[in-house]
Amino acid sequence: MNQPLSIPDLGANAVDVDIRNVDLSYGANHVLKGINLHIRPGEFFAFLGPSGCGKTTLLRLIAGFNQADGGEVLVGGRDVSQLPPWKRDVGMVFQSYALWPHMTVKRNVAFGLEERKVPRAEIDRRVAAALELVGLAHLADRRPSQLSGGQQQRVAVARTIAIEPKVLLLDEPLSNLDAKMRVQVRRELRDLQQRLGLTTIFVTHDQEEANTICDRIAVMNDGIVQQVGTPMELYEKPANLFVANFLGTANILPGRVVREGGERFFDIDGGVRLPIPANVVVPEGAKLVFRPQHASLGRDGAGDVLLPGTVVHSEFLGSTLRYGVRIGAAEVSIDTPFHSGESLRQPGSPVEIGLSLRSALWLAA
Ligand SMILES: Nc1ncnc2c1ncn2[C@@H]1O[C@H](COP(=O)(O)OP(=O)(O)OP(=O)(O)O)[C@@H](O)[C@H]1O
Repeated sequence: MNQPLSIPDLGANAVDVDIRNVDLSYGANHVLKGINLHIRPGEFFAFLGPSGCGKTTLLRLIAGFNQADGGEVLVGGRDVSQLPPWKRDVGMVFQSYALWPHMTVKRNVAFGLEERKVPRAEIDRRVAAALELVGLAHLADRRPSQLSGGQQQRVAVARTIAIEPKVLLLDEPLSNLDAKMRVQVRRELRDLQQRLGLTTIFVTHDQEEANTICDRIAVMNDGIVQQVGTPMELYEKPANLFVANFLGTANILPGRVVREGGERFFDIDGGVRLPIPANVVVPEGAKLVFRPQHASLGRDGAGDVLLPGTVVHSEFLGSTLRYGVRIGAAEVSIDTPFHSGESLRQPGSPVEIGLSLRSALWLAA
């Protein structure tokens, strides 16, 4: 009776997940196109991308609910590609939570263990430990309908943890919660994952969710991994226009490189010319990309080139002023700090944009 309430060794024996050349089609729909990913032991990893890009399909494939047409999935170095879900050492929390409405919280958490014919005393110990971990021990005798959405989500997590998986898979676990709960529950999930040290894969289409709780993110689009990195790496060094656009606000100036008198210029569509510094490499077909904070209005900022533009709209956001400015044929967003007494520049006003070319990126599709 006096055993400590803990799930033993989940993090101590954390394993990696290796996805090798995974391909999957539904009929003519090529959903996963040669996915290669390595998720490190104990990592909180996100699959992030727009609706329909294949994230859930990939997660279900790791869980064993989908079969790949080609490639392998290794969990802790063991090829599990041909194994059924219950032999893979992974646990999945479904978007819908899939709780049994007629069972108490305790019985919901115990259910998977009973199915696995775990001895009664061991079930009791693990259920108590899992509920303790998610902070629901005091609600063990309630039914799901008597819980808030966030509490139901925690029951779903407890039920999965109780089976002591080596990898935890979370399919959009916050999508059924309102905005305020989402922020609270995502912190709880991060905290729980840190305490357990359990390798965790999280599917989301919400960049803020991925950025705030995950160690690394694979950005996916159209069945292809576009880039893998920490949230900051992806924001600061996006590999292409898709990643730049998907993570944070990106200003994109289309144009073309021209050479004159031994110098290179970038002619922004709409007739604005910009010198390209000698040491800057501009890939074929690239566009000039910069974040709102990497440009300033007027000559005072850190910009090393000045571009002529026209204010299209302006907003007071408290600590910052946000301007929409037309440059050539493109419209960009510029944030400047608000100084007391300053007034907003009105639409139609001509402005000069100081752009830091050192912080700007040249990105192709
Ligand atoms: N069982 C299925 N049978 C046929 N097509 C499917 C099936 N499951 C998914 N698809 C298709 O595969 C593609 C990828 O779906 P998937 O659910 O993996 O996307 P997702 O990135 O998780 O999107 P969402 O965020 O909307 O869930 C979509 O075109 C979808 O219509």
